[in-house]
Amino acid sequence: MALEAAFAKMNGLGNAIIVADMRGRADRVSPEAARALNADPATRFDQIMAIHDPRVAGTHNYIEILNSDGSQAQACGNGTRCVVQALAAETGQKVFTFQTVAGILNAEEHEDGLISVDMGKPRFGWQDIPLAEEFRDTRMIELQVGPIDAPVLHSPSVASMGNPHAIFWVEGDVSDYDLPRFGPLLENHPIFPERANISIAQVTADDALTLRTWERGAGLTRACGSAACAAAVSAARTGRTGRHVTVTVPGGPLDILWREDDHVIMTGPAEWEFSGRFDPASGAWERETEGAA
Ligand SMILES: N[C@@H](CCC[C@H](N)C(=O)O)C(=O)O
Repeated sequence: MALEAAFAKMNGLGNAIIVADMRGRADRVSPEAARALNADPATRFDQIMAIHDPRVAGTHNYIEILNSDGSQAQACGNGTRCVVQALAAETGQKVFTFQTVAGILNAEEHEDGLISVDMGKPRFGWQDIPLAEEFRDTRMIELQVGPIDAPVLHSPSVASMGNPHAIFWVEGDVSDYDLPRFGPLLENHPIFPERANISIAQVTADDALTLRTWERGAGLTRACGSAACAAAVSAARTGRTGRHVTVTVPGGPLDILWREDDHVIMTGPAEWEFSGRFDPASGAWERETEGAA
């Protein structure tokens, strides 16, 4: 069996990413391959970012995103930074335009190595999230977990960055909440017909919040870039913060700017770990380099 596609194991603030080079190929990374790669501790990941040849004029590549359960995702902020770093190292190019299911994304690697991604415009309509029933005000919807008379989490804001997010606001430390228990219940709640990424957020200043996320299709991760964007715009639209914030996730800080033109700009690092080759159909793989220094 030819392991004919290259990949790089990377991370974005600890969000485990596999960047798969599918350029020049007509096939796709299969959900079975994703689940097989995730089952191997050496290649366990949160998302696969599959780089394909461009499909529309004016873009460098089409990027397909798979979660570790094999489901397709529309957006992945941390993964997009990893793609930029990998392509910049290969080509010397610093500015990129990608097509994703969520739309056209522009991205740039800066001189200091940080990478900015224009994650596009947030969507707040209940049908855009999507929700299974109408909510006129998505800054706070009726959803809770825990005892009816004393809910543990309640009244989340919901937003889409091309993928669905619910953000529960808490006063205390986000690590004090049993997200591994509540996350899957909420991810699969019938109010979310496409499931949802579930975050707990604590506002710590007018320009800062901390965040912890149970990701749709991937579970508890050390960082979720699109969740950081969804939390930042939700904090601003509920009057909790301004439009330029630092969102600190377990893996570190992300800079999120909700521009006056409604675009959300996320800036943060990416890290290469090791490279290899794999079979996009089965997920069989072999390492080609040792790990990052
Ligand atoms: N970790 C990603 C989000 C990946 C997709 C998400 N799990 C979903 O299914 O929507 C990020 O950094 O945005």
